[in-house]
Amino acid sequence: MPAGSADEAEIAREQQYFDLAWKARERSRQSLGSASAAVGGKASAAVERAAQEHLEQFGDPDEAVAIGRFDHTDGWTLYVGKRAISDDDNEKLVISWKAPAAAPYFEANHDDPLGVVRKRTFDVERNRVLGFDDLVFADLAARVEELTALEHEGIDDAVLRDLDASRSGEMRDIVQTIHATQYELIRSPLEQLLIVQGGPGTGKTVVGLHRVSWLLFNHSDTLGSADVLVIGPNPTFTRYIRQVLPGLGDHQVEHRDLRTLGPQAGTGREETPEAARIKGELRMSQLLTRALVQRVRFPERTDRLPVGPAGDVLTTLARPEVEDALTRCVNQARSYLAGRTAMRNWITATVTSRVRWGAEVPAPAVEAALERLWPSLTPQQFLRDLFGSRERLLAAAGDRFSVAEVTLLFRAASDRVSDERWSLSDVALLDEADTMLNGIGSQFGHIVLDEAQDLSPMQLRSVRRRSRSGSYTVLGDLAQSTGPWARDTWDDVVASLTHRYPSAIVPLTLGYRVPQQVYALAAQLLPYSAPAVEAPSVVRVGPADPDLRRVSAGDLGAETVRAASDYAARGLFVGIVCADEQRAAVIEVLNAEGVQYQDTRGGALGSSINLVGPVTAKGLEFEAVVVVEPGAIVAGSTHGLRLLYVAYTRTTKFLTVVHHGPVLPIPGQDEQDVPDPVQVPALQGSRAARRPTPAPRVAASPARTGTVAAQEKTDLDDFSAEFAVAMAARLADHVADTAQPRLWDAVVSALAQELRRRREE
Ligand SMILES: Nc1ncnc2c1ncn2[C@@H]1O[C@H](COP(=O)(O)OP(=O)(O)OP(=O)(O)O)[C@@H](O)[C@H]1O
Repeated sequence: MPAGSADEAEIAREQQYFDLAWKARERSRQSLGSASAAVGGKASAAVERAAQEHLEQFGDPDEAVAIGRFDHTDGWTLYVGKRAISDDDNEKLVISWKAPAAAPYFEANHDDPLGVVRKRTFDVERNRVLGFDDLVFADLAARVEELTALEHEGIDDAVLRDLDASRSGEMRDIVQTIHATQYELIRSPLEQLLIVQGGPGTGKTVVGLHRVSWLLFNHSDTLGSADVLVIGPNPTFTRYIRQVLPGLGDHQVEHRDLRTLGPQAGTGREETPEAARIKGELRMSQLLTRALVQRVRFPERTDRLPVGPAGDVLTTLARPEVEDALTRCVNQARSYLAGRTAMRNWITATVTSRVRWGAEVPAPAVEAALERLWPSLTPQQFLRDLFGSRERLLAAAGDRFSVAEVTLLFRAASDRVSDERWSLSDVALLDEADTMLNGIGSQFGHIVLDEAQDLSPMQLRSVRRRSRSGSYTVLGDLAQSTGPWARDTWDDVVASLTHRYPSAIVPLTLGYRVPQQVYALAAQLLPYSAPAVEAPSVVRVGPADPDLRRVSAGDLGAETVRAASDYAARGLFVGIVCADEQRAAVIEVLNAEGVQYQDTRGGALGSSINLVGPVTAKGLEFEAVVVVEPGAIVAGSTHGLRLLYVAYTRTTKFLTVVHHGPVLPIPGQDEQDVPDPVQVPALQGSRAARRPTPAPRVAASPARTGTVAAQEKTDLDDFSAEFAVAMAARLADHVADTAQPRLWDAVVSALAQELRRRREE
């Protein structure tokens, strides 16, 4: 029953229930508030925080108590809301959408109503019931042959109403209209690497966030909200999504973006795609390991290391005994820092045992000696020293990198470490270095990784080490995969992230965001940019066809600002998507005409007009989008057509393309500037060819077993092995310098014997 034409008496009855539940909720809120006030200053900070969190669970006092209800064949009815509400006798008036009992609300369909007679979705303003939409499953079953494709898919008016609602710079929850296929992903098991592959606007992000909330509710015994990490591509995206989980009652979940997935460092360094590509390769991990091992060494051109006053024989250490200790410390160390500590202890103990009984070995002297053997390093110092020295790079690269590759890695070091600027791909290397230096940091019970299609192996490794056991929700779209690590399959992501649990790749196939007319334009790129990817089926028709405005090259900026200002004047939330090449021209006109706008390079979205680059546009959405000169977007990247596909799919309503060159700059079709219409799968209005809801395809990949400990061990083994090779080279130099070749074999076997004896001791 469409909202508005619903029986007034029925609306009034529902309102009574809403009022009843609202009063119960507010009574609970008040009594909890007074209880914490009574404890007052006596409560510890932790108790107060817990009470505050509990209070926050009630949500906003204006929030509607329920999103919907369902009536069961057995005669009972359950109201479903964002949070549970009980009356004074502890009887549930509303159940949480996350409770298992709420599952039929989301899962019932005409094929399998699951005992549900009717599903009712409320149209509310605050806690006032304006109307409702009813799905009566017996009716649907009776006219199954006449159902529209939308009805078949379970897309009702409530969904369409929600999609038409205005947008802002913050993503909203979709609790009321979660689709059955989305719900299946939201509630699928915690213990897996779940990859959700879906076209633009199919709800990947929103599903990933609701899944976090659902998992926290249903696995509260093993998973706390501080135990979950959500990783997005950049700060603008993180700001866009960060209110969703608190709105669902989960306040402690950590949000990070790729720039902050490592030790704190000033980012913003630009680099070539070639350098970014090399820095993303896994062999960089070995290069860093070797480079770090090479920092641990006995000083050159001396065989004695003083640890006290110069000339004091008792406090001077000999090269062989020190190198022996270095080897031992490296072999046993879990990290560079731990090895350094062990070495410090050895120096102190060795010197103490030699000086007069009871004498103290001065700590500064030990520290100075240690620094010569095993320098203290921060990740930033280590990488700056490495990238700033061709010799260090070549020594660490060995024969695994060509000279040309090493040249790509080299850059002049800044005078001070704090002045060094880091690129996005450097962050993963800093993180790697941090782990080698200080050991593995915080780990999480569940990680959501969004826009995962672009990550390099080193970035994936950085994500993986934050996972305690291999429980992830990975979200992405191969058709939007761009940048130096653009990929066409999820295979390497599965291989990089899997540890304890199995993996599954599940598609989302309904496109919610992009209207049919706009998607018809964008979809023409797919056969050229990502032929293996299936286009989503769009769920609605938009208010207008794309507005294609051809102008002279000199007018691109002015026409863009005109189009954006017109949209903004209509109260729409606007995004201007343009390549760097056009940015200056657009900014010049925006400033000249005094148009207020937000440059998203600052890391946030404004409330009206936003200027955004095509890469940063990933994951974002606007009510109206102005795409500037498609050819420049395509030319600016090796996967430029995919980037243009991203740009064309950011709108929920209107799209204007301001262009001088072609609208679809497809190779071989340069002259075409006004594209022919294309058929895209659309559900709106089409009559039903009986089509069951597609069962998610689950591609199980072979589960790799292993534990975090096993992984750490591998890393440390690498470190130790590299150290052993370096130490052997040093010992060999020493032997070659001091013994005749005919004695070498004897020295080696004597050395092995000596080491065995010491180990037994
Ligand atoms: N079941 C639903 N009901 C209502 N709105 C929905 C539903 N699913 C998704 N949406 C809306 O569709 C839009 C796109 O969702 P989302 O950003 O999660 O898609 P995405 O697949 O991550 O897109 P992209 O590939 O561009 O990152 C959002 O406005 C979201 O609220």
